Amino acid sequence: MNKWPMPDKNRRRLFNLLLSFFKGELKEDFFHDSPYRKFYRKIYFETFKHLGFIQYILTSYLKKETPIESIAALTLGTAQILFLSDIPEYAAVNESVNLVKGKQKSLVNAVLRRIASNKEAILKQYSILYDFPEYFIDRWKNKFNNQEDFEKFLKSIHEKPEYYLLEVDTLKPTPYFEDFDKKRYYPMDINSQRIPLLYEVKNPQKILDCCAAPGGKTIILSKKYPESKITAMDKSRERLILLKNNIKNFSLENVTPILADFLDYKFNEKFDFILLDAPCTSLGTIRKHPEVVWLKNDKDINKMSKIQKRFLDKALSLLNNNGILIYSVCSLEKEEGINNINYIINKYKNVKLLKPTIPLNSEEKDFFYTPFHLSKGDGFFAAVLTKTE
Ligand SMILES: C[S@@+](CC[C@H](N)C(=O)[O-])C[C@H]1O[C@@H](n2cnc3c(N)ncnc32)[C@H](O)[C@@H]1O
Repeated sequence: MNKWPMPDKNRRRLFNLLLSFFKGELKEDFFHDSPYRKFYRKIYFETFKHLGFIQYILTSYLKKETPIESIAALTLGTAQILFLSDIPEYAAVNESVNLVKGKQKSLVNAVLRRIASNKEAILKQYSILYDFPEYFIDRWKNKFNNQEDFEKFLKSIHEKPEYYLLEVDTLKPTPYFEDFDKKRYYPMDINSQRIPLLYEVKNPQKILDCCAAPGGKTIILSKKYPESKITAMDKSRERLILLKNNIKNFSLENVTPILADFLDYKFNEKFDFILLDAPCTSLGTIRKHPEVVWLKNDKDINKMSKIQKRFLDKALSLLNNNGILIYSVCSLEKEEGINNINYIINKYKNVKLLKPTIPLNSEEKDFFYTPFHLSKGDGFFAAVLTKTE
């Protein structure tokens, strides 16, 4: 681990991240690229994991009109004092004070000193239930028979995420290691790797990967079905560049990338196998991206669910009879998963749910489902559909 104090640039970056979060402008975790990654990711993780509890504590120390810069600095400081015991308290206080200007310095200093001296009493109030937004607690609490199991589920979200690589030639998952050979391995979540392989498709001639970029699943489709012609579409220009890099890097000769909006694009062919790895809320990735749970809400889930239905309708219209459609989302919310499948099955009498052909280690028998307490990887839902005449 890098030594404290953290270089000023990175401390400021964390502060800016929190600031954009409180302003409602944060879009994604941009902490992948720093040489100080290990250290500041640790602070970033503890801050977002415990954001609910930290806000609850801070509310009792603050007046209503506290400037947003102070809230951001106090949030970072409190996370370090309460949850990162290897950072000296004086450093957590001083460095947080340095993040703000003028009168705000004395406010941040006073509040953090009080929090540091009350640390023990504060931590006695801690409960995992504070760490998640209300909408998330409401969605999940009734899925468990008792409070203990529910809390176990929440704690499993806070477990250290495990990172994996895909060994491209063998299609085997390998635990992540530093300085891996980029021509041989591709970083990819362990559950994500299983999705294109959920169903053994017999000699598909034409495959469509509707939302393909950056291309993890395209790599798997290409290696698993080398004789097939694969169309890999994505509407994001930046992400399609990443897909093209992967096509080149792993010599995926049977893949044609297309920059287009899947919902608008006029296809003049049908497909034997379609992978619809649909855009989603990404709420299944909160172990690796703890900010996501704070950036989404019920409205976003319902909005995504509606869009996903449109993707499913269109994908089915492009599927040959007896073709296979795999639908997947990195979300465990029922609106994005099973409800969408039920919608499709009720709407089309000629569409059937098929059991995945790979062994499932899931709670559900008919589809792929990887809730946090049962899996080390991301939370995915995936189902296999077929269409008859
Ligand atoms: C879950 S990600 C796909 C991940 C990818 N399958 C992989 O394994 O690397 C969803 C993708 O859908 C793309 N997308 C969103 N709306 C789209 C649309 N209307 N048409 C095509 N692609 C879209 C996004 O740009 C994003 O790359």
